[in-house]
Amino acid sequence: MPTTTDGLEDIVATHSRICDLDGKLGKLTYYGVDIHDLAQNSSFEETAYLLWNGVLPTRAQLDELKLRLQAHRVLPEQILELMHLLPKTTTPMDVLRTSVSALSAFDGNLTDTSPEANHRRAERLTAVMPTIVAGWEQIRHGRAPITPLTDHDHATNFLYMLTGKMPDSYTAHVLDVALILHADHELNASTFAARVTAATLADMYAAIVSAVGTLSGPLHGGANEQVIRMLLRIGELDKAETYIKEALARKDRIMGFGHRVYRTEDPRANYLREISRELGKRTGDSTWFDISEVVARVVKEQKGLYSNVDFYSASVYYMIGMPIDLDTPIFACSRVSGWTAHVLEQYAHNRLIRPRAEYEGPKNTPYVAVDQRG
Ligand SMILES: CC(=O)SCCNC(=O)CCNC(=O)[C@H](O)C(C)(C)COP(=O)(O)OP(=O)(O)OC[C@H]1O[C@@H](n2cnc3c(N)ncnc32)[C@H](O)[C@@H]1OP(=O)(O)O
Ligand SMILES: O=C([O-])CC(=O)C(=O)O
Repeated sequence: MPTTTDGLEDIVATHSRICDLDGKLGKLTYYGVDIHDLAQNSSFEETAYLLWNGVLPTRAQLDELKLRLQAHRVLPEQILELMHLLPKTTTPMDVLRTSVSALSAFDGNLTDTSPEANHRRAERLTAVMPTIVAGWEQIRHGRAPITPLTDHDHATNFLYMLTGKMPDSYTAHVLDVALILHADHELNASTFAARVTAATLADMYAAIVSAVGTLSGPLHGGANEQVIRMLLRIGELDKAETYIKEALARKDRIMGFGHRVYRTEDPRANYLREISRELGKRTGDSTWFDISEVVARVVKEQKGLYSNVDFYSASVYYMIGMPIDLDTPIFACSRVSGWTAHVLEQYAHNRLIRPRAEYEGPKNTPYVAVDQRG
């Protein structure tokens, strides 16, 4: 039987200045700036600057960062060739993990482990990950990857590379806000994985490969894809209540609900719920929002659980036309800003992360020669 220690629940494993999370109050800040202020006023680029530098940028610093991110969107040709060699059925998260790993070969100078070089890597990885995700979307459908724009913001360019069309300003705003809301979340599993890898003084690519792999699981970032699959299975509003009650009676986990830290509503879910509601109105089809609302009510009534960031983001991404299996890669394209911020912090104050396990196995087991084993 797992115990709370198995999941390191409430164990303080490091010190960090980046993200403050109050699970009782449902309050989330990045370097003290409230997530609501960021969602309402900031951009993904500005939020990433905050995570990497600890302060909001001046106008000039923000403009310079945007130019650097735009310049680093292009993928090495060899990575695109590598992606062409993968079976078309490879999941986008596996393609992302593999491509990030391969990017280390094109770093130019991996021996430079200065803070400045790692800061540049953080920017480059954040700039290029959408190009990988969008490139795979084209390649797996037999189309040529779309060359990134060099003069638009991160969210607009991401949508353009995914669809080949310039998005309308509201859709670009929706993705931008979603990217802000997902950017960091203290010592979540993928960030912890990145920090454990970085703490061995492995390079930043290795740390981000660990993080992408960790995010992919359905108990973490992979839940958003499972949420929309569930909403589609439910299909009609009047089936939602029964579907959830039956699932709970079978002791199924309802994806997009529950959280290790929040004991109240996740402030990001609240924000995404309003975007989902608005998208329902704008598209003239509120089915996915309406079903989500019933699911949320029933899970709260039956289990006392609140929705997390993965719940309403699922219907939001669906309504802006995202292919379902890109939900978690989109999350990764945001969270890479937080992962890299934590890796920079880990390198700056490093100590190997190596906890202990309480041994529960047999003792004094005799070694029996192979031919004498029964
Ligand atoms: C970006 C993110 O990573 S946000 C989280 C995304 N993940 C999901 O949405 C997956 C669904 N949620 C879950 O599985 C969990 O709530 C987690 C993994 C997020 C957190 O779980 P933990 O803090 O480890 O709680 P734990 O797994 O111990 O569950 C405690 C109890 O609540 C129940 N529970 C927790 N979440 C759910 C859920 N979503 N649906 C149904 N029951 C749940 C468990 O079955 C367990 O019940 P029991 O005590 O009767 O066995
Ligand atoms: O913090 C966690 O455990 C999960 C996570 O990444 C998030 O909620 O954004």
